[in-house]
Amino acid sequence: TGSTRPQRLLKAVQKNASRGDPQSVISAIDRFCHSSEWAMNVGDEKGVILDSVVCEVSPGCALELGTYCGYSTVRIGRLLPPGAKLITLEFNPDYAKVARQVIDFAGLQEKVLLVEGPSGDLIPKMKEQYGITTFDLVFLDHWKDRYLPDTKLLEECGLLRKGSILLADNVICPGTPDYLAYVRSSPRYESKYFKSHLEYTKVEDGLEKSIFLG
Ligand SMILES: O=C(NC/C=C/[C@H]1O[C@@H](n2cnc3c(NCCO)ncnc32)[C@H](O)[C@@H]1O)c1cc(-c2ccc(F)cc2)cc(O)c1O
Ligand SMILES: [Mg+2]
Repeated sequence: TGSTRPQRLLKAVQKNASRGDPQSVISAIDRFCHSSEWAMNVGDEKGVILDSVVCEVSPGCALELGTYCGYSTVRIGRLLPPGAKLITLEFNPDYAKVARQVIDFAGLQEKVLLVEGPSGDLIPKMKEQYGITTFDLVFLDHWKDRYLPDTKLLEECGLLRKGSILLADNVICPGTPDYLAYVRSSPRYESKYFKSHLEYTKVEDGLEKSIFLG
């Protein structure tokens, strides 16, 4: 049986990146996606916007919904302040297996906790099982029709505080219309669109940054 794209992406990291060097892992994945096979990583162009938000927020505690191969996990993890933690949720065991190896190769295993399972089940357990009070930053990049329900779940579970930042990928392509309408119309959010392009293409896409007002 042949290899999967995530497995081929991991091979490219192991071949072209340097162990313990997150930037080299990011570059190896971007090179793989530009020259060999497109993959649904946030990518280098939107990645720079993600980096700037992570640096601005400097989160003590961050959450990522949808790890996939761990590309954005490494982008976020490499910029966390000392002692800060990133929890990333992934329900596909094959993707989780690849992502763990990518995160470990980057040397970020102390800063990143990958939890396997569906976000709908795991979010309600964050306080009790993972000792979380609130998240300073949430990066949404999982199934697009789950952005809104999971945002409401985060609110209901008291996992957002005044000033918590939600950063959502793909609000144009593939698009997250219900989520976008919600954060842009709700008085509880201050929302801003960062225009960019779909990873590794010239197609328009962008990130929506929304501040929870409490
Ligand atoms: O579909 C896209 N992303 C989905 C990511 C899914 C990952 O997240 C995991 N996941 C999903 N739901 C949950 C969940 N909870 C919800 C279910 O219980 N809990 C935990 N993990 C979850 C999956 O297992 C995957 O690892 C996308 C598409 C394009 C695209 C654009 C243009 C094209 F032409 C083609 C594709 C571009 C992008 O940047 C994209 O992010
Ligand atoms: Mg995405």
